[in-house]
Amino acid sequence: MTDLVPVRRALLSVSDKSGLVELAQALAARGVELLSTGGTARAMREAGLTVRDVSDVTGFPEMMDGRVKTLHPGVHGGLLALRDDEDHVAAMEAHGIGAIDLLVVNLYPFEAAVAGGADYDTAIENIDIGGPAMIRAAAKNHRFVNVVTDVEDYAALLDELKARDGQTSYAFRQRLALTAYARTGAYDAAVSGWMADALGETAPRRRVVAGRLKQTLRYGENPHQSAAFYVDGAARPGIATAEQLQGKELSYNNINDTDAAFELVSELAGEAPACAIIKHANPCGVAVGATLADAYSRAFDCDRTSAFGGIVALNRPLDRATAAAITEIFTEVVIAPGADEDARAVFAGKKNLRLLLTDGLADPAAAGLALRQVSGGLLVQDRDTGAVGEADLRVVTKRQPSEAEMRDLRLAWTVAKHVKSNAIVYVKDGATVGVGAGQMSRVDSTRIAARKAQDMAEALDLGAIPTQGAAVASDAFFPFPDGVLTAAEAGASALIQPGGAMRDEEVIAAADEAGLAMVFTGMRHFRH
Ligand SMILES: NC(=O)c1ncn([C@@H]2O[C@H](COP(=O)(O)O)[C@@H](O)[C@H]2O)c1NC=O
Repeated sequence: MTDLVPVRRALLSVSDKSGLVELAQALAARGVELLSTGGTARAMREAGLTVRDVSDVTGFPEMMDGRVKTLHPGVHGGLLALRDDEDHVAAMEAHGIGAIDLLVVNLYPFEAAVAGGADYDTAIENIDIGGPAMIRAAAKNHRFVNVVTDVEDYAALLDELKARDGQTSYAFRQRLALTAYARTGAYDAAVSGWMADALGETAPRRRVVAGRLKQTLRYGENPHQSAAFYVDGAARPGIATAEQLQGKELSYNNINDTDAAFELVSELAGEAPACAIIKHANPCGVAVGATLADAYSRAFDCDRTSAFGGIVALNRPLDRATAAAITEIFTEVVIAPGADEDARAVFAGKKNLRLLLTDGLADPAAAGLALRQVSGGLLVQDRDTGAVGEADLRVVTKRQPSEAEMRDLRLAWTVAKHVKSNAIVYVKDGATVGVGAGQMSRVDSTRIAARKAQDMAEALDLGAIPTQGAAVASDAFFPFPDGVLTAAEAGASALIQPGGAMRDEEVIAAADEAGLAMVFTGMRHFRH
């Protein structure tokens, strides 16, 4: 097995020119001959380096707006030839092909062009052809050839060359090849995903998804599972793009729960200051308030027991009063679109508390895909961007909800969208007072939510029953009147649900009988 291989000749062809000159200078200092394409060669020459043009090697000028530059046996032969195969060596000699030991390529910025709203033709011109062809050739021949596709690997390459006196090890080249194939794979995933969107194809024959490693994780959902976090490069504010200001490294469960918390609070962008507290991906308290601290305190009062060790998401920058209130109990993560100096100072005393800052809130209406793995497959659907407007709401009972009830119904509905099914949410005066999540029966969720509200009222010595006069949301229709009756027994005065059950008439009659106001949304929000 060929292990150490000297690097004598390199081909550099990069769109992202950061770090290029420093790399090329270091290679030149080692006596490596530099070959390059148009703009890359220009940048190196401007820095005083001696560079040979690829067109000199191919005998053809770069042509067709750069569509054809390196697609030539003079280049691909130099990348693909097996140096220990007599026939390959003879072919190189016969055709005057020089071996290329190092390929440094990064691709036309297709992903960035598309993210920036490029039109169809511009996107097409941003599809790199020669770059991926060379990357795949060099990666295939990693027994002899080094292929660098990320600027962040330049330093490791130079370290390797330094440590091995101008040579690289087989293991090193293997790792580079792995990265290279993942890069071309991700690139084509971006291109095919874009084409599927452009053609309105929701179910293309093959669906490719790609991600870039953001961090390795200590473990997965449980300590015996290994795990890592990959991001798709989208600019959406949230867990993938947030800046962690302080605190311990995020865990797998932190990432999952923080995502749920931030996506929920982002739905309350247009509201007063709002807070969502999440445990195990379900909200255990959501509230709006006069101030952020008020919102936090009212969310906390929904279920103080579950909020311990929870994730807190805010729809406004964290301020001192809210920071002080949060630090009174153990909290895993706080995520917010900013934090003022006073708040940062309060958190500085809690070294382990993770503080994540985002660039604004996420747009709940932004289209995208939601993926879920099942055994042997991938379920793909649109993100749940569904939202109901005034015109969609239909009061089906004799009694109309009051304005205050309608406000609470809308908040309860929004929260229910983010609760695992079967979801039942009681809201009173802009704060959840009971959440029933993840039950197999809807009536159980209704009972559990009311029971939890009752328990909290007793623990806090509130006197009044918090579900009295509450608005209740159900993520899907009540199939029977029992859920409605349970909510009515708990004192609820208004209900919101999709409607559409076979027994809607019975359910509406039960609501009328109990004097409830009930609104149908015509939209369901299952979440599993
Ligand atoms: N067509 C080709 O033969 C070709 N060969 C290399 N490229 C790309 O051209 C870019 C570098 O171009 P320049 O050196 O002119 O800035 C790199 O992103 C590289 O991947 C090509 N461009 C597109 O396919």
